[in-house]
Amino acid sequence: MSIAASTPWNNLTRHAREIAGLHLRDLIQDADRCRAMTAKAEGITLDFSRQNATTETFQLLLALAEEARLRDKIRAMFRGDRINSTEDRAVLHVALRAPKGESITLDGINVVDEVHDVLDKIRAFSEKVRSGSWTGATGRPLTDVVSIGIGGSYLGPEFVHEAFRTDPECARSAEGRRLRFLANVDPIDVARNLEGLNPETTLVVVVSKTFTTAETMLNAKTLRQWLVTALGPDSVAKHMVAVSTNLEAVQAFGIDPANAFGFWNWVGGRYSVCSAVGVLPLALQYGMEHVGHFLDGAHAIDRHFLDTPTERNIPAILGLFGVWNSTFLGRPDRALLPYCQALLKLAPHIQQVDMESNGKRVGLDGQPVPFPTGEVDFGEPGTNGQHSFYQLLHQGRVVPADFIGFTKSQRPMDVPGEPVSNHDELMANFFAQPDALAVGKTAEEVAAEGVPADLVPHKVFPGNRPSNVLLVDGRLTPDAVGRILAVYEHRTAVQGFLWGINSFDQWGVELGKVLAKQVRSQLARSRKEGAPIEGFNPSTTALLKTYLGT
Ligand SMILES: O=P(O)(O)OC[C@H]1O[C@H](O)[C@H](O)[C@@H](O)[C@@H]1O
Repeated sequence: MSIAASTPWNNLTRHAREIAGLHLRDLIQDADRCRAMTAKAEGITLDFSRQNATTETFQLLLALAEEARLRDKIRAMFRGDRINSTEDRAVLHVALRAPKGESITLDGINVVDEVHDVLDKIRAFSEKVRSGSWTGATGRPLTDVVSIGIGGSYLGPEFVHEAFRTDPECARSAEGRRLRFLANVDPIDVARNLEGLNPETTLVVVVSKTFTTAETMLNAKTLRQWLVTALGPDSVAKHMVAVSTNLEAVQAFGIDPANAFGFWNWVGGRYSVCSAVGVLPLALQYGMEHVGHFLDGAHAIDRHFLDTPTERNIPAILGLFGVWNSTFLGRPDRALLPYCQALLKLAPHIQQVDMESNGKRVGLDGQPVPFPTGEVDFGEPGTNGQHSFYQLLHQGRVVPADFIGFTKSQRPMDVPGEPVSNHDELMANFFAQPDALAVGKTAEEVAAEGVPADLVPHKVFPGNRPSNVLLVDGRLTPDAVGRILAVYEHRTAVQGFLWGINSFDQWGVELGKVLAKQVRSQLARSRKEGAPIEGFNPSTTALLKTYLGT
């Protein structure tokens, strides 16, 4: 039976109509409601009192979680059940950050031991590179790293790199080193990456779970050629290493298996940043100690997620209100608004985590789900977003938003004579925006300010726009990066569990790849043999003719 036919679901549908007339302007005045709609754990305060919801809504959502057997599904994931049923795989990214000595058994093997074997190998290798004892083909230390990968083999590592970059301790550890990411198959991305790099001092890390992704393979060949042209064919052994689950393909490419760092098919690409995918490039740049704190932070949220009852469980609450907003209130979008410049790549990363996971049309049973799943995630750091798309958030469509802020800055600054510190200035905006969205401004209030009657409607803010506020204790440390990552990974899983879909496959990206193959072989034949364009619809045929100039 679809969850949409259950009593808790129907109760929520009815309840959404019943409370449609309530306004956040009034709801947020209730101190008891505010207390009931705040959760604190692992240094994170989640205030969800600005949701279009009452405490009864929350209770009804908790009943939905019961109906969907949310706690059982979370336990099944942590246990290593093959919950990715369409690929017959376990979903065990939580094992990637489990401490040494813990045990998660899959097919008779303790995967935590395997994880730590790879972490130890990364520690040893990254220390050799960082200390200069591992040198390039001409005997020079390798100070620069280009990490080649796309999708899950890129977005998470770049997000964490950007988040670490301005942390004072991480910055000290990274002195004299550079880390870059080459993702797009666009040759412009190659050119940008290689700007100012010397092959003699560059290490290339090829990151690909499958080691078959077209973009990554072409970029890997492109950089192999760059190295070989400058340093000769033997340089590959010193200048190229790989991260993959497909170690045979790594070897076939010409990378020494001793310089390959493995992971496993129970790690989804978009959940792989805590595997060698993220750990290797990050350890090369910052050293293993900082990366260890990041893994510990993610693990702390894993424990919280597994052990805490739903009503106090931060990822679960975020997921429940995600479903409330998108499915019951019909709001298909969601903004991620970190008031922290170092989180500038949070939204692009969570975009993949969430949209690739939950953009599905059928349930686990293969039947079309009778409601839309997934949301359109986007975002920018505040305050930049305020001067860009917030206009629409305030007076256009209703877009549920998450505001993420910190009690301290990575880089505290004070300008003499200014009323507040630079971080307080940032945070003044952080606290103001959720209320502006929730409370709005009525026509009477606008008129009372002496605004001419014809301008009044233009200056009205309807308010009643929902948001979550996540306030993190302290500054954005590696540990906090890990906690934020895990909160959002698990939010996505919660929504998939509630909807009854498989959040861990991604068949929807395949069709485009197949069609690209057909275009690729047409381009090769037309360019090399002058072959006519065949087998495409009239529109694509005409476009290809224009492209080829034929
Ligand atoms: O790591 P790779 O095997 O190269 O895959 C890279 C990416 O490509 C695929 O198309 C998937 O949609 C992503 O989930 C994946 O992260």
